Amino acid sequence: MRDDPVSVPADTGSPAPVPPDVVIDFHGVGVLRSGTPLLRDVTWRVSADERWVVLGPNGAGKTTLLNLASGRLHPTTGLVHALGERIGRTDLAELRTRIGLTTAALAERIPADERVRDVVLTAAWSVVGRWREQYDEMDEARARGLLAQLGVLALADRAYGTLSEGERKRTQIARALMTDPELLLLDEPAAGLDLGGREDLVARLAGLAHDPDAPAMVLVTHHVEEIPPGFTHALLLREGGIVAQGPLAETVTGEYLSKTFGVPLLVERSGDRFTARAA
Ligand SMILES: Nc1ncnc2c1ncn2[C@@H]1O[C@H](COP(=O)(O)OP(=O)(O)OP(=O)(O)O)[C@@H](O)[C@H]1O
Repeated sequence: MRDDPVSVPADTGSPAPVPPDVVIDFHGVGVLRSGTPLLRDVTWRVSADERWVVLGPNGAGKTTLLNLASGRLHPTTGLVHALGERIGRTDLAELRTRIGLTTAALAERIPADERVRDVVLTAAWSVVGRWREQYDEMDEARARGLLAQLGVLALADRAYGTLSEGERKRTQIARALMTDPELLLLDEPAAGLDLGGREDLVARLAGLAHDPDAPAMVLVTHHVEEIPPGFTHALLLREGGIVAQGPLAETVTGEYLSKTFGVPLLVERSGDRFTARAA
């Protein structure tokens, strides 16, 4: 089963020149649905060596942002480029193999009886649910390597539906990495995990973030505690607009987080981890 893009006319303005090391480029991007702006005037750039966290309350537009960056949604206004391709003007099937994505919506489409190794392997064909596709030994070896990297190789022959939430999340990330993407987009990867599961996942994402061969990454979350060490930048969204963006140390602050979440918050940094609580 392939994903179908939500088709909305894109802006017809001429494309802005995007430097070659930029993997995501949003210029004045807006998304309008039923007269409501889901995103407003978002201008944002991600370079290949950066790891971004996108923070914001429920409904801020974070998933909409990832859907644009992955080509699953077209902007109502403005320009979106991903990996140098203009969204709305490019072959999405080709682009999708270059972008790894995990979202709750994609995860729901994984059949419960699918073997864990096949959940990862089938990403090579951008499908969920193994049927008659042929995979070579290199694909099999890559899938095993990724399952090992995410700590779930021992579960390779289990049915996906029998995994714990944490094991599923790690399997989904292994699947997103299967095509050796140039960009990895993770929508709330730690949602629903217990403390141990969250810390395990944060440590694995920190490992990826520190790996110079790993793709550029954008991770969406509600919680500063889930920012993995090695992440470099943050984008803070509220009601579809940008509150702040830039290097982590300058953006993940009490002042900006309070504006973003609409409550007074104290943010503390301990080493390379953050915590937040009501002020
Ligand atoms: N097709 C649509 N039509 C109308 N409104 C929509 C549509 N899709 C999303 N929305 C609304 O747009 C807003 C932004 O949604 P989005 O999923 O991007 O937010 P989010 O920041 O990811 O939220 P959450 O943290 O709850 O997942 C929400 O208020 C949502 O209800």
